[in-house]
Amino acid sequence: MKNLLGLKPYLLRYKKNLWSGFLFIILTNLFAVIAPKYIGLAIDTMNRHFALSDVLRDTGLYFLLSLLSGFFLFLVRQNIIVASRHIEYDLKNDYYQHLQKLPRSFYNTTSTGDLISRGTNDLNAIREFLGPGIMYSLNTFFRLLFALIAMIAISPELTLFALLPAPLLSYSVYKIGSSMQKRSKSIQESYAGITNLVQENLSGIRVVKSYTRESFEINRFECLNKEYYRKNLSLGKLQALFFAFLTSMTALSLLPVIWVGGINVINGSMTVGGIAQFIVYVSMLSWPIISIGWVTSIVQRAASAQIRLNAIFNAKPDVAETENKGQKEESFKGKLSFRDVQFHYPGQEKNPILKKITFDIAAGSKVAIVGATGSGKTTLVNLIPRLYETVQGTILFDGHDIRSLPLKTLRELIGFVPQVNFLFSDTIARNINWGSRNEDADMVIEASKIAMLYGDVEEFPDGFETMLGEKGINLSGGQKQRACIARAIAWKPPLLILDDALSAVDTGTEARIFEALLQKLPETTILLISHRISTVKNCDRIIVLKEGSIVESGTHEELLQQKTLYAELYNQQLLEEEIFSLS
Ligand SMILES: Nc1ncnc2c1ncn2[C@@H]1O[C@H](COP(=O)(O)OP(=O)(O)OP(=O)(O)O)[C@@H](O)[C@H]1O
Repeated sequence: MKNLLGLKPYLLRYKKNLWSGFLFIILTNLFAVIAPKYIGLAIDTMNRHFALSDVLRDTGLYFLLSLLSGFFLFLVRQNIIVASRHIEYDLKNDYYQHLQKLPRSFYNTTSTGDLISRGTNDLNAIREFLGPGIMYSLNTFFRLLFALIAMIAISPELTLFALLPAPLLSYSVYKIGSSMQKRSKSIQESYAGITNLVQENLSGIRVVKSYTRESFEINRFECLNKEYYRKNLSLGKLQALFFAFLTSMTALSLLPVIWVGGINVINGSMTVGGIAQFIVYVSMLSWPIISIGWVTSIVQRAASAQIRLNAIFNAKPDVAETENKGQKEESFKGKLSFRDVQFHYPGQEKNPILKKITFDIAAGSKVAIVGATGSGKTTLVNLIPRLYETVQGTILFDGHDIRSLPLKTLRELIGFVPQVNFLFSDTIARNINWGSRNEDADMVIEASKIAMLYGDVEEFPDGFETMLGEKGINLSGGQKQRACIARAIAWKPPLLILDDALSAVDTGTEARIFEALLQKLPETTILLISHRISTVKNCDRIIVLKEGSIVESGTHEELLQQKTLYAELYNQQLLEEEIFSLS
């Protein structure tokens, strides 16, 4: 239960609704419990002498009180259920906002399906607790309280008989409730597994199809689905037994009431109306008693959902937002310096990826990073926008330690085109505009011209308004990459990082796009990772990485003269090109 304390701030936010709901619950139950008194009176009137006016008065009052009880019940729902919907809305927003702030390392270890399941299934369990859970708990409490007061007023002895099965009921509710909690927790975990599998399968559906692994995937789904189905059946069976048991127990509690009450009526210590009223109360108690079990399972389900949500809410962004030091964005030029930077991935101290990296890149210069696959190029550029934190050493942007800059400011200074690109299901224009802060059509055109995408888009019937399918499925690999470059340029950032961003276009196009970038963005510092010497040779400087260390650095000509690793790469690519042209 203590896990649910995390919901306190949300409950306080809607305390007006909740307090009103609380008041209306008292009123609805008060009227509901007073109403049966007039059934008893009507029966007793009929027993003594039949006066239609008296019967009409009593039944009229019964009807009026029931109507009032119904009206206040409506207000209860309007306040408590509505508050629960507000809280659900706030929680969903907070959950999504929190997910946006979590670091990349968090997503390395958490699956998307699991996050979706927590944001839907678990949040729904919380809402059920906040709405029906709170409402039925309070309702049960006041219904029991008022009905018991009324019953004791009629006959304390009969009340005692009516409550005989109560200890057994409470104990069974507790035992079966705990078992239900275990089963629902396990169901929630299974559901998360299914969501994850479906999410992953649909994202990779093209790979599944090209490898004709549909039946393998169907089997995997069926296995998980069967497990989920079995767990649900087992919970359903328990619930069915639980409700059947409770219903028969409450029906059973009527037997001593009729037996002892009947004797009381025969010996004249009770009226027929009195026992009729009493029986109405006993039946009135059956739903609250049954709902104890239901509410117990709602609370338990919510408690385990809250544990799962807390695990996400407690995950902290590992890059602390630092205070804005008053540095204006326009004053940044794009000078970049690495000072003795060392890095290893979290928990992999024995596997250093970057070792004592030191270099300076002047503002506006174009620098390439080359090296064999796995040499640490991507890792190096990921440190600049602080997607990962350096383990040792400092990275400076225009002389400022990047850790002293607000994260938002730092990231807005960088146009980043990662190796694996991603486009949203939206128009091409909005995809290019996405990172920008305005809806400037000229800027979209300018950026797409520099990225050499403009000609392609002009050919599309809807031009920049062409809707992209999921992840830009209706664009070619090269078009997708160029759209991502256009998006990064549209920011007009002082630093542009291209991480193998043109691998899907041919060598000639890559060189032409890079030429355009050099010409059109003379003031932008460009850090380029590419395996193609034909592209990097035009850079002001080339840094060669080997196993996480800088082994060479200089212009294309300088490096060729050194006749070491870069020259080897160059000669190898020349040879490959010659073989290709001969074939
Ligand atoms: N998230 C990660 N967790 C642990 N190790 C990682 C992670 N990402 C990369 N690595 C490891 O770090 C090393 C450097 O990877 P990196 O992606 O930086 O190389 P790269 O030079 O960019 O390679 P490529 O040219 O193939 O893109 C590799 O050995 C890789 O296995």
